[in-house]
Amino acid sequence: MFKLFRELNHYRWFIVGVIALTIVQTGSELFLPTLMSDIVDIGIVDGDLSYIYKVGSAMLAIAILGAVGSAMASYLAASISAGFGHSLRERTYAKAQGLRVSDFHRLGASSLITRTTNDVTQVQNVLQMMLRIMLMAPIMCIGGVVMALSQDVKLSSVLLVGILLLIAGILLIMKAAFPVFRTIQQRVDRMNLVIREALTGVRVIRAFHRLNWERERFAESNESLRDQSIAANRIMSLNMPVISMSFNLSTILILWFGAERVSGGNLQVGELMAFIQYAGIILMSIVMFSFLFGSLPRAMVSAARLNELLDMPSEPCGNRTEDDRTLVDRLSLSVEFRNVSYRYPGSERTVLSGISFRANEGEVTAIIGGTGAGKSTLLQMVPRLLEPEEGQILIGGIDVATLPLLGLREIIGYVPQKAEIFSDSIAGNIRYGTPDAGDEDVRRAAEVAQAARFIMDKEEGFDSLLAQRGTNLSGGQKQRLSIARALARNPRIYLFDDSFSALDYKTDAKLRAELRSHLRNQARSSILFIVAQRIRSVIDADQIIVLNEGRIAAIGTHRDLMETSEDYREIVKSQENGEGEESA
Ligand SMILES: Nc1ncnc2c1ncn2[C@@H]1O[C@H](COP(=O)(O)OP(=O)(O)OP(=O)(O)O)[C@@H](O)[C@H]1O
Repeated sequence: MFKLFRELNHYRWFIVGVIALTIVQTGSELFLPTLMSDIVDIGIVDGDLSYIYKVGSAMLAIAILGAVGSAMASYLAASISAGFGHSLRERTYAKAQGLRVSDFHRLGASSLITRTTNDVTQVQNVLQMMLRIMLMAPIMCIGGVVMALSQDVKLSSVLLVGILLLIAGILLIMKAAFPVFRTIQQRVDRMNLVIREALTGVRVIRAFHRLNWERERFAESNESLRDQSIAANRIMSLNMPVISMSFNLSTILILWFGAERVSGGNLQVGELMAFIQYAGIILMSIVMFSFLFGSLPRAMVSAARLNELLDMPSEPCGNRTEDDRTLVDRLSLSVEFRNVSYRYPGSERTVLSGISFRANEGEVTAIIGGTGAGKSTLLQMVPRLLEPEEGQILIGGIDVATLPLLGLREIIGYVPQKAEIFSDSIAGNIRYGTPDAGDEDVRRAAEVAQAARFIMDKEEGFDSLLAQRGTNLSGGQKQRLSIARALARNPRIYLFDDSFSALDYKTDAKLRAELRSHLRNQARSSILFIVAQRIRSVIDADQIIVLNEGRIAAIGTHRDLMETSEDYREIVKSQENGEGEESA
């Protein structure tokens, strides 16, 4: 957690302010019992009323000063921790966004949300507590001990018993609570996951009558969170008994031995009263520590989770420089896979093995194969969304791992299998990868993607606002916008991951024809990768890669493959029989 607190350097002057105000507050609290002792032993015993008024007024002034110091210190501590929470959330969010795609999948979106929100709040709250207690409690404790010693050294030794008892109890409680708090954070992750799935999949859940099942799933995760919270509270509930036992034991011991010292003439009554107050201050400071320690285990678990995330490697996410783009842009255009293998982190199975092929400028490379054959995985390796475990991917003969990442992505137009739509206007969505694209570029991209018609049918055309995740669009419309987004970039490498699957046959054919003529008219030629299920979508490709369980089963043109590849012929046959084509 202290690693996270390095950020506090920015707030050093505020922290100095909290320290100064806390000293004022605790100083006043430590001074008051001595003044009270003087009122009893001098003012009351001697019947000196003017002394009582004088010291009483001083006590009132000091108490007001302490109260003002306390309020201002609390305000400053709250401001520091809010500012710290704000910048920690910003760092966590930026890291979550910049994670390598494989790490993103491994941690999961739900856990990343919990870390960015709940975990940051835990650390922020404990910081606020620490700023107040970490300083106030030791000053009160040490000041209390010094003042108690100044009243009566011998009597002070009896206090030690209570203090040791309290410290031992708190340490034992912390040790037991730590693993339970770790489990609580995991349960919060799980509950976020369940809620997320239940809310985003609402249509399927209702259509399949799974509402009750989802409710049960939520109830289960909610109950398990409740059970862990109860377990944690059970442990933490020992805190107060340990504190009050130590407090009461100390008071009894002080009165027991103090009474003897008063009757022996070694201590005055006022001094004994002040001593009891100092004992209260010392134990109170330890109570404050225990509150802090009560919150520490959970915050430490959160801090560990945040550090785990913040220490992960991230992709560069700043602005790409002109040099990056020029460097990659200048490369001669070819994409080559050399003996590439890949396995998802944490998975036993190799998804791609020994993939080697070359795609040249102006060519269309189609990838076809059964579900789970590794087509999407292969495609995601070109923009380095996934990095090969073995082998190399070369663009213009240069290993992509050595190219500037942002420059590399700048020349790629990637259309993922599942179209991503952002809550923005239609034009905003098409311009997403090219913010400076002009209206004409946006319109042209929409036309080639066969999206212009449905866009113009909308009342506000390109300015129509789209709902979150594009829920007010059909699957095919989302795909077409996603294709238009890639086209608007005028990239040199197109990656279409099953991007025509939701289009009817006529639109699919028209889109591919428009795409071909658009690419022919471009100033510079490009390379196209098309992952598809339909033979018709790939039939005129320059080379078709048939992928079977992560390996290349065959490679060639449609005509070659019809002669040489049994796997390919089988796919063609299944679609001729209507299995693939009709369902598509
Ligand atoms: N994030 C992931 N973690 C672990 N395994 C994964 C992950 N994503 C995909 N896989 C596995 O990798 C294999 C290849 O998946 P991929 O998505 O590349 O297949 P595909 O050929 O594109 O399939 P489809 O045609 O159904 O989209 C599958 O067995 C899949 O279960």
